[in-house]
Amino acid sequence: MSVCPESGAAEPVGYITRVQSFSACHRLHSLHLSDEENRRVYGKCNNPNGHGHNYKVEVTVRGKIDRLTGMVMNLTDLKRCIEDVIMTPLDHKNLDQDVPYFSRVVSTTENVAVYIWTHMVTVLPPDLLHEIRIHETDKNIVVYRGE
Ligand SMILES: Nc1nc2c(c(=O)[nH]1)N=C([C@H](O)[C@H](O)COP(=O)(O)OP(=O)(O)OP(=O)(O)O)CN2
Ligand SMILES: [Zn+2]
Repeated sequence: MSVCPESGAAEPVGYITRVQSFSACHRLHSLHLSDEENRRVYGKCNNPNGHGHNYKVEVTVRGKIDRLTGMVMNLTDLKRCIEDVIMTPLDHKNLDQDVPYFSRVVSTTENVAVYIWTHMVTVLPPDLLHEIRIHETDKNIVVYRGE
């Protein structure tokens, strides 16, 4: 908990998370590797037919809990940001073909997390975004904190 330098009042810091699922297909294939290297590195995920995931994304923001509103930020506003940054561009899309960012960047879940972070910081208030956590499958989870 931090203290307001003017009033001396406690300013607790909170973390709030909204979860959003989206469905998309992709193929792991790097432009920087030969076809043979791509097959070796990515295995079945390099299959030209591609494959799909039901991704689950957790978007966490961190900030002071406003004394007047009792909120770090309004979750309804966070929901709108998620709609614009995740659902509109990514849901029911072929990541590699429909999202220009992934025409040259391999669509690993790490890079999907970087994509979401990079766009989310442009629509959120400054310094609020804390973490993007993506469940690619029940077993595979990626975390990105803008580092
Ligand atoms: N570092 C990364 N490694 C892999 C990624 C990734 O994004 N980052 N992605 C894949 C594939 O896209 C693939 O979809 C993984 O699926 P799969 O191996 O089928 O998933 P599970 O491990 O959960 O499945 P089980 O077979 O049930 O264990 C691969 N690597
Ligand atoms: Zn995959």
